Amino acid sequence: MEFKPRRSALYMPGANTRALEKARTLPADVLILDLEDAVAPAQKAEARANILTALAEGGYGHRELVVRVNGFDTPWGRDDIVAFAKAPISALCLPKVESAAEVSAVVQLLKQEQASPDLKLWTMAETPRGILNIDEVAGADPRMAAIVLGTSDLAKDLRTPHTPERLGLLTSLGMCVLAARAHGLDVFDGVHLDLNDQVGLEQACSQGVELGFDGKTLIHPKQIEAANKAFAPSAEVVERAGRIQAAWQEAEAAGKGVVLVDGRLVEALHVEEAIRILAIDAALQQRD
Ligand SMILES: CC(C)(COP(=O)(O)OP(=O)(O)OC[C@H]1O[C@@H](n2cnc3c(N)ncnc32)[C@H](O)[C@@H]1OP(=O)(O)O)[C@@H](O)C(=O)NCCC(=O)NCCSC(=O)C[C@H](O)C(=O)O
Ligand SMILES: [Mg+2]
Repeated sequence: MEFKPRRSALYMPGANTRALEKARTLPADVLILDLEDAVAPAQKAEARANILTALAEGGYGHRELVVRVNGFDTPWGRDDIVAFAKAPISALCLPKVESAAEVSAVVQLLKQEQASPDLKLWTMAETPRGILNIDEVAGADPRMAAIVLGTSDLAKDLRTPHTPERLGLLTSLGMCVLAARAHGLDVFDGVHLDLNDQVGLEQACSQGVELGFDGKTLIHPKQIEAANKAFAPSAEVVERAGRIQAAWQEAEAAGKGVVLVDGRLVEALHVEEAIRILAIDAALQQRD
């Protein structure tokens, strides 16, 4: 199994060519090239062309590229999917998904377009119905690779205010993490809207880590560092993971099924997590 660092996922409007250019130098793990809400209807076609040009020019290095298309039920959704079905990207991000049937319709279109099986789907969980159906959406198709929280749309629909504690969102956040883990997907927390609130951003990142998210979606380059720091395994965690793996190998060689590390019981499940942490750390070290 491949573990990719996905600490930070920066949205950038496809209509903003400066942002598409600047992204080549930014330390985000994922770039979400947006055709949906950040692009006005009159600019949709231009934004699509800008993104295709930027992808053809390349230069994004290790950054994972994802295109957020418009909803399938909008005038642009189908054409967006066709335009990017064979593009050099990791995934299409589908907004406001509420059912497995919506995922299947996109999968069918990708099949018609002979898209590579490596082109994955990320779905946005950002409506009450989408949250209630997140289990079926997450398990809809083998192309599914990640769930992305759309906390702006969701907060509006739930009529819950944006507060530091995010109490009104906690049930939805937890349900998405559960569904992601049940189906072996990654899961991204929503955006922090106040660009001048660095302390609040750091708190939201810590809360996201605690809730089990793999990374956070972002709207401005100045938010990347906080997410990269919070969602990376700390040096202490990596060091302990290394000791767990080594102790386990020794125990296995001696025919034992359990072992103690720092006086704490280690079983196969801890080793699994240690291997994931070491793989993420190795990928980050290689990048640096
Ligand atoms: C919010 C912004 C409009 C601010 O843009 P700007 O005024 O240009 O900011 P700065 O002058 O501070 O920018 C400094 C430099 O950084 C570049 N920049 C800014 N933002 C980005 C970006 N997102 N990606 C790449 N580069 C960026 C500027 O070009 C400046 O560069 P330089 O020329 O070298 O000085 C803007 O940040 C923005 O548009 N952000 C993205 C907004 C967006 O995508 N929103 C939609 C996604 S959020 C969402 O919908 C989530 C979900 O659906 C939900 O419901 O929750
Ligand atoms: Mg949204």
